[in-house]
Amino acid sequence: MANPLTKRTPSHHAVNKPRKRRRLEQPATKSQSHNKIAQGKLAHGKVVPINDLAWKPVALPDTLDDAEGFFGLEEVDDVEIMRSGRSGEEVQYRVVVPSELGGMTEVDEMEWQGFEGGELDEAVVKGDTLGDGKQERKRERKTKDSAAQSSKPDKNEIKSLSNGFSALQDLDNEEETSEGDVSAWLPLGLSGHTLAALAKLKFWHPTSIQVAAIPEILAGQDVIGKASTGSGKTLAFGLPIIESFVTSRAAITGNKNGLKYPTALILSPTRELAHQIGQHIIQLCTNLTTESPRVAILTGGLAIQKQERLLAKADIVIGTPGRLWEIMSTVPGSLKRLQKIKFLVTDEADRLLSEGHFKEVEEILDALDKAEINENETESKTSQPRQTLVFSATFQKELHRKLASRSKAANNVLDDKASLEYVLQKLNFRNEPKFIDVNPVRQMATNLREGLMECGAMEKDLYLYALLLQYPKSRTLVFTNSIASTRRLTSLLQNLGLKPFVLHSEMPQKARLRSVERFADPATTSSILIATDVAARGLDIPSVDLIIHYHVPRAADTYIHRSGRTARGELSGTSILLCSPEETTPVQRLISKIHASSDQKSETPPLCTLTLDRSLLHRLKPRVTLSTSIVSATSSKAKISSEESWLRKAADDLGVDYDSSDFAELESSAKGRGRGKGRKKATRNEATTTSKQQITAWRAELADLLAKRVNVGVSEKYLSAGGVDVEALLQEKEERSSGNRGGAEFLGRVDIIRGWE
Ligand SMILES: Nc1ncnc2c1ncn2[C@@H]1O[C@H](COP(=O)(O)OP(=O)(O)OP(=O)(O)O)[C@@H](O)[C@H]1O
Repeated sequence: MANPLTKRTPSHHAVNKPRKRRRLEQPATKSQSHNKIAQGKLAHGKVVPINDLAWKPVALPDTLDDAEGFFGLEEVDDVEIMRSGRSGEEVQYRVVVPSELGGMTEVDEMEWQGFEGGELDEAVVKGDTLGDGKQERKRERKTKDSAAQSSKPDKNEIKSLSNGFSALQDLDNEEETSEGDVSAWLPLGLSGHTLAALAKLKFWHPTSIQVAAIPEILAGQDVIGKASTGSGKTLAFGLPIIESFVTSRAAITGNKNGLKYPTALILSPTRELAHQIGQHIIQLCTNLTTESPRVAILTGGLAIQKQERLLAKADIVIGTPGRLWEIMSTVPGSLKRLQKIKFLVTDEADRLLSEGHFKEVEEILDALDKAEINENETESKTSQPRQTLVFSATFQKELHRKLASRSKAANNVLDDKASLEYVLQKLNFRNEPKFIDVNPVRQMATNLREGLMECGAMEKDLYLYALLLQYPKSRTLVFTNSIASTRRLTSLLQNLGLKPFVLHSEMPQKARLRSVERFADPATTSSILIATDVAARGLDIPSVDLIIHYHVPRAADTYIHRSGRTARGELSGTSILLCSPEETTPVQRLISKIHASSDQKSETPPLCTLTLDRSLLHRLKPRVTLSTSIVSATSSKAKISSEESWLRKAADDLGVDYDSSDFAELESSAKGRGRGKGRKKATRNEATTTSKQQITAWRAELADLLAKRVNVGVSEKYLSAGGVDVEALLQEKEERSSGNRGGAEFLGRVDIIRGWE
């Protein structure tokens, strides 16, 4: 007896009540899968790669109308899908051999309560990013014919479509079917394919920006869309692009030579965001019930040759301006292909269009606008004009205006009218763009809690450490204004026993992507990322709990975007600014301007003034002081050693002997006339005089301090009041009695922060 691919709902369902099962009609090829089983390739209980499963075509019904569009799909029986990781990202496929072949019986299966920590889930189609072949294979499994499915379904059709899709995946659970209603999307005019993909992602309702923008884009309108961070802007432009691909595949197929042109070009200001947009679109396309578009992501830092190959076949191109222009301007034929796009999207548009970043974007736009039509491409003359879509949470002009300056108000976030004028100047729209602002009064995410903590300029390290200890089980993103600071803070916190990841633009691209991936790892709830503003825009990392602005942001839009990395969608989050006394007033002024138009005037102030428990800071200070000394001694040493190796090489080139003292003198007399001579000399002296033994001694002293508990209140004994996490204390005692040293970390939530309303 075959066990159809099953969906197990969260474990409490499966454990408490036996699940009803629905069997798919047995297709003719059942014997093939049994052969594989008999040969031991699919032995019961074996975990196998998805491509090795016994895939077989779904039998077609007698009349094609009954198929509800699901032609050419493949299905698989006798497999359990195990999901692990916090959000179930890791998927494994375990073979369940039918009973007649000696495998698990239906009764066995109903009693089996699953893998610990894992979940069974549905999976009929599979896919991956373009380029590794898997997406190609998936495309083959899907129908080549979309014509019959492109008409817009009504509500009843959608229900049956949903049901048809569910049936293929054995989504036979009543709770699931009632929840799996995507009818809220119907007024937007999307096709059944797209709706089925949304259902697979469990996106039951469109967000406000999606409601407002999608119908306009589908109607051929140019759109400028403004909506707060985390509100689903990517799909607001992504869905119409996918929809256009799905419903008019034939129309966009290229010239008579069979050449295909991309449907859309999406410009992103940062590499990470480009990859994220790509993944987001691929995720949706993977669940389409028809041929899905091929996505090419073109960013710097990765091999250009591979990206050129991807571009040659791509249906949707996502890129950062630098790499895109490099390819467009050098690779023959690429510009011509991109000139045929139907959609041009600028995401984080105010950033892309701002002075200083605009040059390459301008070159790209100019090149796209040049109509190079030759006689072989007559269809270009009749094709629809390109639609321009512009999205951001903010529109502002003077990006680098200093926040801390005493000049009036760096509230450079534009109002609607100014936004429109600004973008109109920069972009060549084909028709009058529709300006959609779904949050005209509120710039910040609804569930965001904002705080400001004043501390001495030299105390920021200490405050940062204390805050990180206060939030031990959080995903925390720390923003600085310089690469040097991200590096220094990373070392400082590593010395203190924390494990921060780092992200800045001077890192190799693969390391950048790895940092984001590890920080976002769903297997852990606690992680720290120290980043420059390269992470401020667009990054959609699930469940970031806390944003710490170690340096105050340089502009209002940066504050909005940094803070927008938390409290995304329905989630809540916290943002804390660390301000020196001179920074406090301008920052407060700035934040109140950002909130000035907010409709929440009568409620609590938008920005709470926070303080930290002084006695705790006092106890933590020796740790931070030691760590700071180690960082400055080791980084000065490293700097001197790299300078010396440069000088040694220069001496070699000149054919003279290298003598470090001669060069030090020469260097100091050359540099010595300027300001800072004394400081530089002192640093060099300090670095050279800080012996290795001294650094080792500091490290030992710090390790000693870290091994001791930090008490949090008035008593040297552990407190039973004041918000101490008693459970954590007890656990700590257990660890100690079992020989585990423990105690290196600050324990639990202790409410050392005062001031939240
Ligand atoms: N209709 C929907 N239902 C549920 N989740 C959605 C929906 N649309 C988008 N999302 C999810 O919401 C999250 C935020 O979306 P997205 O990254 O597009 O936000 P954004 O508005 O572009 O934010 P930012 O301005 O910070 O770039 C993503 O994880 C996305 O998958």
